[in-house]
Amino acid sequence: MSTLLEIRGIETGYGRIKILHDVTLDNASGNIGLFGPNGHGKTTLLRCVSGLLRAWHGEIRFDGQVITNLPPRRIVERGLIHVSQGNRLFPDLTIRETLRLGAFPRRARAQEAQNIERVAALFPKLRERWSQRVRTLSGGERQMVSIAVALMSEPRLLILDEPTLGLAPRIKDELCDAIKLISQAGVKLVVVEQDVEFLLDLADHLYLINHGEVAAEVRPGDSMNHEAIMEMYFGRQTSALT
Ligand SMILES: Nc1ncnc2c1ncn2[C@@H]1O[C@H](COP(=O)(O)OP(=O)(O)OP(=O)(O)O)[C@@H](O)[C@H]1O
Repeated sequence: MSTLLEIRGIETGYGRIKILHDVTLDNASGNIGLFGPNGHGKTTLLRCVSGLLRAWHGEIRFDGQVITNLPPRRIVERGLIHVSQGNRLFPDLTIRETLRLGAFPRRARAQEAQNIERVAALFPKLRERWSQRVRTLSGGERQMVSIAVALMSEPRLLILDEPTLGLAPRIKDELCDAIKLISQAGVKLVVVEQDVEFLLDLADHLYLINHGEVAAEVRPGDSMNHEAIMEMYFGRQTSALT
């Protein structure tokens, strides 16, 4: 598995408050899963990767090229797309209008019609509501639109920040299935998620972020199970390996 995203020695924060301390995701091949307690820096790391927050120190590479502190638009154009927590969408646009906004990178514009068909196949629920305004959608449907609009720009790497947060079990399962299909279609993923079962299913490389540091990691090939991950999470042991 190739390493699409490399993160080395990242330090950053807000104002004078340092949140991340020397975060390195070493040889993180395949899909990356991040988990850990609330408020310990997972979103901050994602924002730094996608250029929304300046790195104070360290280096981020995407497909071998340094992208540290590039403007977010330049990072998007390279194929790295960040779906933020809480699906920030324009409430008065319809689903179709929202999807068309996602096709703004030059390479995606020519493929707009095919990509609309592709996301419609992935999220049949959305196709039924093509002309419905975003503000009238359920939370789960909005999350689907958020991911669908990201797919319209043909990402090579998709960052998902707690995609299943607050969703009821049935719609959550639907969303998880769609995310797995996205991965099977060749899009690499970086996912922050509290549902460790889902992460174990999806991610090749898992990192526990605690107090702004990588507190533990699970590499591809390591044997791991839910119980061991939970112990790692709650501090009864430092390794998830069985
Ligand atoms: N814009 C901001 N300005 C100041 N402090 C911030 C800002 N955003 C986040 N923080 C602080 O940074 C710390 C890490 O927050 P972050 O959102 O990265 O954590 P997280 O691990 O993603 O948590 P959660 O799982 O709840 O999303 C928190 O103490 C938070 O209060």
